Amino acid sequence: MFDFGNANEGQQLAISTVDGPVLITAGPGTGKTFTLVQRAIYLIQECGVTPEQILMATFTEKAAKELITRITNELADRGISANIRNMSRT
Ligand SMILES: Nc1ncnc2c1ncn2[C@@H]1O[C@H](COP(=O)(O)OP(=O)(O)OP(=O)(O)O)[C@@H](O)[C@H]1O
Repeated sequence: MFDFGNANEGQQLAISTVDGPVLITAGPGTGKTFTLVQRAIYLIQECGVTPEQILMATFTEKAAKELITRITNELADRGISANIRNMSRT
């Protein structure tokens, strides 16, 4: 059973809906990044998707680094080792 942590009902739905696209709209600081990170973890842990099969795009280097940190930490907490890389525009 996947550990959704603090995720609320809507977040849990966004995290675990893997059959087709999901659009998340929410205000600042409401947990969009949290939900996105958990969604990646869910795909890896529950759906057999490898980290190499997941591409995440964001607008700034800072946001990309934040995502990498959060995903790496979350995977480590769950005992999963993976190489998460940044593919930035140079
Ligand atoms: N359901 C929840 N219960 C408690 N805390 C939560 C929940 N969802 C997210 N959080 C926490 O709220 C904080 C803000 O979440 P997050 O950074 O994901 O928001 P965001 O919408 O991506 O923010 P921003 O608009 O600034 O990019 C984080 O500390 C996150 O762990």
